[in-house]
Amino acid sequence: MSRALPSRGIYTPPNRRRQGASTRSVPSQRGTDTNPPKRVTEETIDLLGSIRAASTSTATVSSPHENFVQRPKRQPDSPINISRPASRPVSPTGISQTRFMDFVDQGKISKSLLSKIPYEFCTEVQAQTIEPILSGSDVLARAKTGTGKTLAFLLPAIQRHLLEFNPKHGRPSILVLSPTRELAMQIEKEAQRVMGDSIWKSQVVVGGTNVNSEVLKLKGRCDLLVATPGRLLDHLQNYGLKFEHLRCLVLDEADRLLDQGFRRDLEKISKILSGESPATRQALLFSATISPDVQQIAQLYLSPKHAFISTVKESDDSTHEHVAQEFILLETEWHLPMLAKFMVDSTQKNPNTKVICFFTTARATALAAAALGKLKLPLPIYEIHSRKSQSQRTKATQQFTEASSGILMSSDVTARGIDIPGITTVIQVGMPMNPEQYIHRLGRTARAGKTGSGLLILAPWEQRFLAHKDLRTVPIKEANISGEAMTPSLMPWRDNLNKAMLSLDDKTRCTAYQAMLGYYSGNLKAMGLSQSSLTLIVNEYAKATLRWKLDVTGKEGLPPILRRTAGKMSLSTETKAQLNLVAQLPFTE
Ligand SMILES: Nc1ncnc2c1ncn2[C@@H]1O[C@H](COP(=O)(O)OP(=O)(O)OP(=O)(O)O)[C@@H](O)[C@H]1O
Repeated sequence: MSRALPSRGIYTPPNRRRQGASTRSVPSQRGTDTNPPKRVTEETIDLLGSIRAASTSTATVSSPHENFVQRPKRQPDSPINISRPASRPVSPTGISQTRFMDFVDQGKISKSLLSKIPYEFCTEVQAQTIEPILSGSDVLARAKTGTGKTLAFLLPAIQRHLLEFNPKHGRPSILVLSPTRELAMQIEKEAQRVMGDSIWKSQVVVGGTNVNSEVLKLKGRCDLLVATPGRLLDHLQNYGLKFEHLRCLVLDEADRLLDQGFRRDLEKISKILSGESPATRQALLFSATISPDVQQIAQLYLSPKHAFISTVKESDDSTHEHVAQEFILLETEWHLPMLAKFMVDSTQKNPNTKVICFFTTARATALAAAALGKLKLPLPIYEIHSRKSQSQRTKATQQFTEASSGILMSSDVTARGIDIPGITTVIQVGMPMNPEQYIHRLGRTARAGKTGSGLLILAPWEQRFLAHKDLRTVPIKEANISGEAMTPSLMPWRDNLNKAMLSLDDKTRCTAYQAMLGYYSGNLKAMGLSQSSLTLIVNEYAKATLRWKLDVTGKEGLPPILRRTAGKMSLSTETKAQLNLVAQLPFTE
């Protein structure tokens, strides 16, 4: 705990704080059992209290907007840019003055569809996108998280391509792509609700489920299909799915779908679709974050005359003003103890505490759920990540959605689009992959005008993330309590967690260690770390957090890593020498 951490209690403008935060840090000496942190203060007792206090005080400090950096202006040849109409003021919750009924009165939306909408007023993004979509324009839309983008594309697409065009064939007229299975299922559920008991039918195809039963279902009526890219490609290439009648393609979370992870699948899908469906197909791309790079790639999917609709002002950031966002710098070994304490303290204050806690990897999520699950904590723990079967994932989502309180330990599978009611806080443990991911994860709270808070827990060696240029406009401020001041109150929790760690199986701890090395070695530049300093950090994590064979010293005391796995991480020979490389693991992965 030797690092000097920024001072508490004094408000520092975000830009200055971040300059401080950007200072490259050297991994500090971890506190050990024999070397506990020295100071105990009263403030250590209650982090959530400090978060709340900070959230109320935000209104009294100078506007964070004064630190906003101007975004580049639109290029003269870019598409039609629809800005917020000055005559229609918008409430701070993002609800516009446009009524859904206004569209019915103008004969643009049918009464039968209106009866399925449980709201009187459109959100801002709905007010601005419904009309261009109804008129057939391609649309690229950016609006903050939780502002009703799903209905903004579903409602006009269903009106135009199903109710008005009235196709008789029963094959997909609308295709919606989503980057995650959970989001795909959620969108399809919403589509089903909007279509009600009409003749129009929706279906969903996602990975991790039985493909043959999907094939069978697709033989029935399907006017609107929601899919994840990999499974859709499987249906197109191997199971004869055809899109001869496709009239509308929607990319939800478009920037994620167009980034490296999905780009190849998307290109293949697009190639197959362009050979099959009419050239006049409408394209709708929606997301809360659309960087200039993505906007560039998006042109491939959009007509040159598409409408670019952004309800986020150029000087604004992509998060909500009413979400208090804080970060705390805390050595890794204290992260889980802090979560345990957080769960106890916050439940005492609010029995309906409902938290999503994001981790860097699926293995880190599994480890946290297993270790915290060993403690007697007042909040039920749910767990979701890619190492769970799809039926376990669906069950966890459903149970957490229905629960009035609880904590969902999650990897990024629920980072985007997932709409779970009543989330009071989003906690992010460890550096998110990029600022966009931070924004989308945070967006799981404070949806549809509700309030919420966000807490980012970083190790000191991850603090460079806070200096990322794309976070410049995001008003995340340091928690009122420093990590150093907090650690004494976490000691009892760490003792309990140490015991819990020792009772976990080798596989859970070992794979968390491997995953940590894999995740951070792919992000060295972002942290300003060398491979060998990262290896020291990860090895320290094995000892201080995972309690890996503490009685054994040296290389043999480290969790084993498959030589093959280390090979994929492009580690130097020097780095590999710091690891315990093996040809075979003592358990099956
Ligand atoms: N007009 C409206 N008035 C009030 N609430 C609405 C309205 N339209 C949608 N909602 C509700 O707002 C919540 C968020 O909607 P939705 O999931 O579509 O947001 P989103 O913008 O797609 O979020 P994300 O960026 O996280 O994907 C949902 O619970 C939805 O039912």
